[in-house]
Amino acid sequence: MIASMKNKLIVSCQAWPGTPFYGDPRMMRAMAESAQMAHAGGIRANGADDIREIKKTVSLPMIGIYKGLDKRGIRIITPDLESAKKLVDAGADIVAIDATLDARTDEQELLALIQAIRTDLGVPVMADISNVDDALRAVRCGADIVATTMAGYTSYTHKTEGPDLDLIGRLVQAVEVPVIGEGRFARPMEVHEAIRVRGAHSVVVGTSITAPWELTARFVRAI
Ligand SMILES: CC(=O)N[C@H](C=O)[C@@H](O)[C@H](O)[C@H](O)COP(=O)(O)O
Repeated sequence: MIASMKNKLIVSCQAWPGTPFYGDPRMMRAMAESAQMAHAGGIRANGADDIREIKKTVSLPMIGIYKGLDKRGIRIITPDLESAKKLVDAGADIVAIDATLDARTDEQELLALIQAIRTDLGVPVMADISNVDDALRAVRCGADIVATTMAGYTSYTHKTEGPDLDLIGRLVQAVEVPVIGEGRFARPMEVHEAIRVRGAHSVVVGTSITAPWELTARFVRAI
């Protein structure tokens, strides 16, 4: 499953509250079908309803996330085993979790969650990290993939204007597991650089493919 995504584009199909696509899983199914038509190599989707709907017509590997609250009431990607199980039951082939120090300060808790997803649910874990230290900790805990999803979104990282390509290069040197680039990819050349120059296994693009209101706003801002 992970090997099949090598050198491929993964499209993040997520509907956000307050946008026209929210509330009807068929919307994200259409996005995922569009990605499949264009020969993307995988889908990342949020929540059991969207995953179940997308799986009806899209055969690409599915990375599932659940944007929910943890027990402190903080918004976090896939807070616990229960939310991970819902994703796998709906058809997720891989579960992504927030593996940053901000979200999971206790390494033992991170270890327990990763191990439970891998052994109890039987799927690989993609660790969404923000820097090399997060990645090393996630790999120690058994993560199968690390992704730069959270770079620039933790209290201890700086948000680069585009994707954090330097971080991708450093991760490739630092860990043995596949490194996926994710976050703020806006141009095809950035995806090319991440994979062909920096050594990323694959790249996830969300906003710049599946958020037409943001794409429209970029043109409007240019006038
Ligand atoms: C930080 C966080 O919560 N990222 C989320 C993770 O699933 C999504 O909001 C992003 O859209 C996704 O990572 C893809 O990135 P971009 O939309 O920049 O291409």
